[in-house]
Amino acid sequence: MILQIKNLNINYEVRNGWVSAVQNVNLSIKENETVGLVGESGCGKSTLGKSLLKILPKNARIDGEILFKGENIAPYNERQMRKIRGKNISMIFQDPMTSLNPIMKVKDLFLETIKAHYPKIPEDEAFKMSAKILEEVGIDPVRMNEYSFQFSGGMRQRVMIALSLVLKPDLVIADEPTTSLDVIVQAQIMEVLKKLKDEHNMSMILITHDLGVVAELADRIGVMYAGHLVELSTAEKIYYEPKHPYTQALLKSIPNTNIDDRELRYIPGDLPNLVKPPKGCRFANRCPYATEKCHNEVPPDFEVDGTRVKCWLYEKVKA
Ligand SMILES: Nc1ncnc2c1ncn2[C@@H]1O[C@H](COP(=O)(O)OP(=O)(O)OP(=O)(O)O)[C@@H](O)[C@H]1O
Repeated sequence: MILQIKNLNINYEVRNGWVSAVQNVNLSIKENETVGLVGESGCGKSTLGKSLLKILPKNARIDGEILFKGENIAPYNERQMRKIRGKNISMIFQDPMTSLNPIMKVKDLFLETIKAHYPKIPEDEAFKMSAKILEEVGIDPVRMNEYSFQFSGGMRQRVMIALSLVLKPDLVIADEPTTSLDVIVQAQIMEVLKKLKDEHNMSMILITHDLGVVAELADRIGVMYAGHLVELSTAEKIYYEPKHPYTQALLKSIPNTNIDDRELRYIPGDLPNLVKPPKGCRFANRCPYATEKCHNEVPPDFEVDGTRVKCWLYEKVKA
């Protein structure tokens, strides 16, 4: 196992209390495995992703264990985390425009990243490493002399990917890597990620609100709702045998261009207030099958048919 997340709870302190952004999440990721984390905006996907690198804002409190290659990094301080970030675990952000320093040439961005971990590396060797990975993401290394603002959105995201992978991390967290791009460029970037993931033998957590985006890439998919990981299974099972009523609703909400099913495209109701989260299942107020028990008790994780599902409907179903 490259990563084991155990009983992870993340709360943000706000003026009127604490936002329960992630509650009791358990998730393991194997070597060379890609796990997609999906769910609508505000469900806690980014909070979970950022907690693995400890880049959460100051008002966040993390409880639980984050075992990276068996070692609990949850209590690590900033100095210890700096040794891991980029080299062992790295992150591809949503918007490369804000995450790539525009006043630095691309080659200096690489140099800075590489030198942070290998301060004595000769510059020509660092440039060789950078050129190789840039080629792999489809960018002519000559462009290292340019500034990131001189690149198109898709090309900038390729630079970002190359920068995240130059030190060959074991685990990459890609947080909505294609959201700001148009559909064609999105597909190209997903292709690049797919190719690199296989060639570099890395594990990946792919965070997205779009179930369609993870289809090609993810071995397993975790569905999040209001801070809970409500379903976890292989990509096939999530698509063809979704168990949790929220996953079912999410699948129906994927726009289908063949049929006019507009009424299926959204899930009625809102995410609950996470400062005062519901007592029971967090999806109960939007769930067509909710019973009194659902409103009153948080369901445990049930194992059904190789799928993990957090829903009382499966209480009596044999695994
Ligand atoms: N700095 C913060 N302070 C207080 N609450 C926060 C903070 N950041 C996020 N939250 C809250 O935590 C919850 C989870 O947010 P998070 O950004 O992780 O969700 P998400 O699924 O990644 O959504 P998005 O795709 O919109 O980023 C939300 O209720 C959000 O309002």
